[in-house]
Amino acid sequence: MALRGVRVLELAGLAPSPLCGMILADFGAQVVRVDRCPRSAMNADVQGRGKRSLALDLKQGPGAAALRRLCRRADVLVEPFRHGVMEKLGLGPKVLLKENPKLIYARLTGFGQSGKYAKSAGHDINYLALSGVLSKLGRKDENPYAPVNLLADFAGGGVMCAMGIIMALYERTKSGKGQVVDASMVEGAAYLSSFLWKSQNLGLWNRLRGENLLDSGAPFYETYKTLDGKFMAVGAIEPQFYEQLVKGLGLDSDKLPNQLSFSDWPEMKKMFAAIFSKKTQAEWCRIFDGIDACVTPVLSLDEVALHEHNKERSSFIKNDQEEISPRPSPLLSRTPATPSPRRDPFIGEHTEEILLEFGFTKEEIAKLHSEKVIEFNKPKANL
Ligand SMILES: C[C@H](CCC[C@@H](C)[C@H]1CC[C@H]2[C@@H]3[C@H](O)C[C@@H]4C[C@H](O)CC[C@]4(C)[C@H]3C[C@H](O)[C@]12C)C(=O)SCCNC(=O)CCNC(=O)[C@H](O)C(C)(C)COP(=O)(O)OP(=O)(O)OC[C@H]1O[C@@H](n2cnc3c(N)ncnc32)[C@H](O)[C@@H]1OP(=O)(O)O
Repeated sequence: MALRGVRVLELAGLAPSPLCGMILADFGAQVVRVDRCPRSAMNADVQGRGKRSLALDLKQGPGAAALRRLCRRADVLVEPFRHGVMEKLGLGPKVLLKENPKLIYARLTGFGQSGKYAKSAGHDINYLALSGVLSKLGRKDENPYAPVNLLADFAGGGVMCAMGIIMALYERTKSGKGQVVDASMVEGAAYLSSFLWKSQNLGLWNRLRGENLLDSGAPFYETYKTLDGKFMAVGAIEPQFYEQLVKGLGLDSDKLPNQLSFSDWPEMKKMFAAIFSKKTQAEWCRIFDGIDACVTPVLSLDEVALHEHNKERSSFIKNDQEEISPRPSPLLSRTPATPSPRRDPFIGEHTEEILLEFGFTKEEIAKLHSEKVIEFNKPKANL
């Protein structure tokens, strides 16, 4: 796998850093999640695939010292706390990079390492708001709307941070040096949406929110409810695809207003909606599958793995607990990701084996354990 041999320490965080760590693990890195100690009753990381867990109390001196020692042998550290937390623990980049100049120190935060909000709490919706992107999302006459926590947390945060880490790893092969990756979700979300900025001169966004081509303004870029309460997604932008859409709906384009007549869009939408509501999703699929109208069913999470196209590509996988999830993407032809089929780790499940691997002696481990700096959590064998 592409990242085989890369040693990652991921300090446990909320949603974005676990995704970052899971991407690295899926593509072959050895990822150790450093969980809090004393551990909470439940494991909040649902993206722990392929990781091992070490429960370590960083607030105790010997705990922070243990992390420093682990970092001396690691390639990457991912930390998800607001600016200043790591410095307060004596684990800031100055300290750790001095001890291991090859370390890639990735800081995945909402607001970045500097600026007025660097020490403020926040969540996806706040980062998206500050990036400008949220102002563009939502339907006409409605408040801006954050689409789950996908854009800032995961796309602008977890994925961007993983990309930064991989670039830093590549650069290190030439310079031999590590560096700090300052991944701010505000900036990640903004960067991700560069198209919004770069396309402003094309007139794509001249109208109010929800009245433009790609923001639910256009009748040919919309979702429509079907007879059975499901939905179809329509993305027929180019005239040749639009023509196929119109045909599939049983309409005659000569009798319709011009595709780009903005003032007719609201009425066109009503017309399309009325037509879509007359057939079931399966019936619409039979009409649109195989023609280039850019019309697809809106599938639920329960349905995606069963869809013929996704089945043919094995786009969704099952782990040994029979849980379905998306296969890592993209597909690399020679060295594809091979995601672990095992369940996510329990907090502290691998504490001892990880410390041994990183050079701690049995005696040192026993001392840390007796001082309650680390915890073990061996799952009971199924008898
Ligand atoms: C919209 C999303 C958030 C969605 C999250 C949901 C997925 C989860 C939210 C609630 C969860 C549920 C809930 O917890 C109840 C159940 C619990 C159960 O265990 C599991 C099931 C649950 C139902 C659970 C399920 C899900 O997990 C939830 C529904 C986001 O936007 S996420 C993005 C958030 N932002 C960032 O990550 C940016 C950077 N980080 C921050 O800004 C802050 O960390 C943040 C997020 C604002 C939190 O601030 P907080 O004050 O709590 O932390 P920090 O200031 O960063 O400091 C961390 C302190 O912890 C100490 N520490 C860290 N590691 C250790 C350690 N190993 N040992 C000891 N101490 C440690 C560290 O020293 C800091 O201490 P101080 O505060 O004293 O300095």
